[in-house]
Amino acid sequence: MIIAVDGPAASGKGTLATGLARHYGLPHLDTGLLYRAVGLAVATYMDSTMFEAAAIAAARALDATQLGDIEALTSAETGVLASKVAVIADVRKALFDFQRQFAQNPVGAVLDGRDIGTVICPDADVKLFIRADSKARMERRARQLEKRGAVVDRYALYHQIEERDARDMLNPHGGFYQAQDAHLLDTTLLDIEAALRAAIAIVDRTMALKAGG
Ligand SMILES: Nc1ncnc2c1ncn2[C@@H]1O[C@H](COP(=O)(O)OP(=O)(O)O)[C@@H](O)[C@H]1O
Ligand SMILES: Nc1ccn([C@@H]2O[C@H](COP(=O)(O)OP(=O)(O)O)[C@@H](O)[C@H]2O)c(=O)n1
Repeated sequence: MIIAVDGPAASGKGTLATGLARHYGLPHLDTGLLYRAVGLAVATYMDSTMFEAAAIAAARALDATQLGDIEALTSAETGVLASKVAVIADVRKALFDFQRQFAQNPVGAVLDGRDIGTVICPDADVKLFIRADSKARMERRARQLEKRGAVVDRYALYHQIEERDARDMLNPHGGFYQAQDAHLLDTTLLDIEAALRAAIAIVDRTMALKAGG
């Protein structure tokens, strides 16, 4: 079974994908980490004319060992860099095979990101599109960063998330939209447990319908 989980920044898709993977005993790939690793690798080229070429080279050379430094990868600054490399078509192309290969695991997989249900796994068995109110998402991300000791300017974080969402939604190579057969799950008023219960109910119902049950 392949489960695709897409949604905007800090909507809770990673948390849900992790919970679904545990519940169904499936491997999980947070595809945002791939873009973040490429962004981090070219951070020093940020204002250079070589940014695009460096990002394409970094995406082509990416390997799993670069996905270990979770603290650096998941910082807000790396998120911005990730969304800047994510608009480069050849970066997306270079990361496509890694994600497809992961999805082809014989036991199935859970992948979360922006374009899983639309581009990476258009034939996924179950597609979830997660949404949550912008302020709720900002507050969740702020608390997540504060737990790690970061000092967070909520006003700046709110605008950074809005800007990143806009860049992702307008990305002509991005595929970031709700697939026609995706189930919308709004987690604004749900805590983590309730959101996971709702996601499991959607997966079970969809699989039962597919099996003719
Ligand atoms: N339904 C929820 N209610 C409250 N907090 C949540 C919920 N879902 C996720 N979180 C928290 O919000 C933060 C961002 O969640 P995460 O899964 O990393 O989002 P995403 O992968 O969409 O960026 C994490 O600290 C997570 O524990
Ligand atoms: N499948 C994906 C995953 C991430 N991305 C890009 O990578 C950035 C970081 O993704 P992420 O999922 O780690 O970000 P959060 O939603 O966790 O904040 C996004 O803002 C997108 O620009 C993408 O384009 N396609």
